[in-house]
Amino acid sequence: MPRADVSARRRPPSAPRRWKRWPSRHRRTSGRGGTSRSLPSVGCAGSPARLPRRGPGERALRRPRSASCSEPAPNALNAPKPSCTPQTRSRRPTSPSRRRPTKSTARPAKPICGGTGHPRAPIGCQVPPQVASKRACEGPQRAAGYHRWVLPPSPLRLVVLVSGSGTLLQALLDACADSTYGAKVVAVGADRDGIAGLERAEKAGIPTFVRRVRDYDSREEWDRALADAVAQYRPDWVISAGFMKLVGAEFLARYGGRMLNTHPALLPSFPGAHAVRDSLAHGVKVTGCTVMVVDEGVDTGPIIAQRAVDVIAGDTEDSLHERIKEVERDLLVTTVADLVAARPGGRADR
Ligand SMILES: Nc1nc2c(c(=O)[nH]1)N[C@@H](CN(C=O)c1ccc(C(=O)N[C@@H](CCC(=O)O)C(=O)O)cc1)CN2
Ligand SMILES: NCC(=O)N[C@@H]1O[C@H](COP(=O)([O-])[O-])[C@@H](O)[C@H]1O
Repeated sequence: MPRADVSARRRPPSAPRRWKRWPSRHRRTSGRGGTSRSLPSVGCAGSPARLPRRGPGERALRRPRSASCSEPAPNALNAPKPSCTPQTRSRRPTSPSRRRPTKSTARPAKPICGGTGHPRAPIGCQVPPQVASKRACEGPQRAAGYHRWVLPPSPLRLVVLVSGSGTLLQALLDACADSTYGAKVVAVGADRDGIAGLERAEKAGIPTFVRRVRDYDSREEWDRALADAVAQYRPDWVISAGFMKLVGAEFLARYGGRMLNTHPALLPSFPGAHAVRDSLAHGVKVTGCTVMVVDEGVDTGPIIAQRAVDVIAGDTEDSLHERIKEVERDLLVTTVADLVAARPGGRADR
């Protein structure tokens, strides 16, 4: 029988083919305009690993995109193992996983500590030394003879709710196409059929669902059905991006505190479904957009970020709304990047 490629056979299906660097170009930098407040530290719905801090000079590497937040945190036993990098060591040690399993080696062999550049980086294992935590060989892991590897968390899972043209959704989809962004849209939901927002999702290969109020006996039943549909996709955050329905108690019992809404006015001024029209009617000279956390009121939740937009003489509702949306798209993408950074194990936590 011809010998199959051993390295390919050994790599689990979810293992990355190559490791990627961590920094994202979407992180908020000072002077980009707008104001924001610190985000609630809400992480994965599953069991996000709180990863060890990196030591100076160590690089963090990305976990495979396919891994979901509800999967167990990688550890020495289940972490994907890229092969050794020979230039980092003078003598290539016998890798435990290269040995033929016998009764005595069927359990993972204990890696040996020290000697690969970093004083406490493991050798005798298959993870490149720069991946190893400074604390890799300390504490209970050391006592147990196992190491913890520094791997970044899975992308933040987003379910986006839309009711219209979906240009805010598109901005998120475009941002998520960059693997360094740290979030991915796992589903798009709507309260109506036949909208461009759903088409955008389908074009991007994202699953969609529609829950129309009129198909349910009561608003409460619709609310529960919407929450159930969202739950199928196990989101870390729900993003209301032009979603024109108020969600109720059942929905908020499940997603309160982790549902963002973006609104085309500077809240608390002009809440509701017709913010741009109301702002113009009031004669404001400056308006803008707000990203906030949804609560049981109408646009009353905690404000996360805002940006201002000038009203120009002769503006119509459409012209002003279009200029607001240009700013709003960037504000939403930046705010989601902040969510990524704020979660346990996210960039700001490292
Ligand atoms: N419980 C909440 N749900 C939602 C909020 C919120 O703050 N609390 N924000 C909205 C989005 N939104 C403005 O940002 C908004 C959307 C819709 C309405 C509204 O009055 N909707 C009516 C229907 C109006 C229509 O279809 O034209 C309704 O729900 O019956 C107000 C504010 C996301 N959900
Ligand atoms: N009160 C909710 C509300 O007015 N939402 C607004 O609908 C627009 C959606 O644009 P899009 O469909 O092009 O993404 C956005 O301006 C959003 O703030």
